[in-house]
Amino acid sequence: MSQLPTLEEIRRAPKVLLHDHLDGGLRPETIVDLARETGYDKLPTTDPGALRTWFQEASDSGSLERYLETFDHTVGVMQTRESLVRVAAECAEDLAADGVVYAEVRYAPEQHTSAGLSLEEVIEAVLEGFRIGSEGRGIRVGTLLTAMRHQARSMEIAELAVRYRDVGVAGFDIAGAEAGYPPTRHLDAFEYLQRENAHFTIHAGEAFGLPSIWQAIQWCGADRLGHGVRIIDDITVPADGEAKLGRLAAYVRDKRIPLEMCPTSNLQTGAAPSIAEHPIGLLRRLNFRVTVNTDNRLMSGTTVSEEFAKLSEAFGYSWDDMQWFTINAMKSAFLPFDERLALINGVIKPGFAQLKWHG
Ligand SMILES: O=c1[nH]cnc2c1ncn2[C@@H]1O[C@H](CO)[C@@H](O)[C@H]1O
Ligand SMILES: [Zn+2]
Repeated sequence: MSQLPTLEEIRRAPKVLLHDHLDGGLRPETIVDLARETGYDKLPTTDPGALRTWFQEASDSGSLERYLETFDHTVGVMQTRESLVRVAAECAEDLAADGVVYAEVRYAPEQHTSAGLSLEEVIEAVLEGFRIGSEGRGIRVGTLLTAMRHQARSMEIAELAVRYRDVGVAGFDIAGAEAGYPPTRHLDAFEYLQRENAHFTIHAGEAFGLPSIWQAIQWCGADRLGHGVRIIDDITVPADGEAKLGRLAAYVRDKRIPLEMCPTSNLQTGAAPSIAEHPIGLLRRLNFRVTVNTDNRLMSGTTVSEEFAKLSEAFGYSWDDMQWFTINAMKSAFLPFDERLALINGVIKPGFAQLKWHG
């Protein structure tokens, strides 16, 4: 098939999503409902269509800090057990409808306790929502517990990630403003997770450069990098010659460290100038372990399928490229090896073969 896959076709392909925030993917209608039910009165508008536009425009500031301010409203309506169950169930439904077969969805439990829920109650509500929303939809959803990097609760959250690891929590993450909050601030939590043989990813190399990536990998021992786009600062491409990798970039590629790339989100926070100039093009050519993700579907007005469609348009990606990204993601999941293999051979490869040969 020489033609590029269309958005409709991409929707039917089996996809894997490793970087998606629960509080960045709510349906605008649900935000309005939950605000009414829980008495949250700070929404900029209660018209769902206008609210959808507001989130996208407010997130388009070119600054991560400003981008993160929009989460006040989603987190604001996610403070009760019922709202967390509903948001998680709808998240699973929406991802399944987009053709996602395996997802790891993250959120910060510490941000959902202001109406009195305990951290455990938050975690259990989200797990229940994912169980309800996934049932019978051909999708499997694990959660990642995030600690906020400007706060000081990472050890507590890491302990919960270990405690709930056999019942749906796949790993741990840190997120929030990057500049001024290096990953080593949370070194005790990462060392604890390593001693417990637990998995974690770190948002690094998005709003801050190589030192953040270096710390995440060499001090903290991250299994994966959230974004990691700034790794291109350690690669030089002469006009006529071969790309040259610095030591850190070479390490990331040699060790097959997965990069959870989120192209549209990077445009909004200023981490990349355009899709066509996004580092994903070069990193894919150089065979880094690149994966394609949404970050925040509401703020970016996107889906995994739409991210792939934009990349296909900008870089001419074919079904083979898409399958490569998808298998990269499945290989990088925080799921036991045999289960990853079963999904690759039993679901992903047959799904792409069907689309490639029969459309
Ligand atoms: O791209 C990002 N970079 C850093 N932090 C983020 C990003 N997207 C969302 N969050 C932060 O993660 C929290 C838990 O889900 C969100 O509330 C938001 O503050
Ligand atoms: Zn993120």
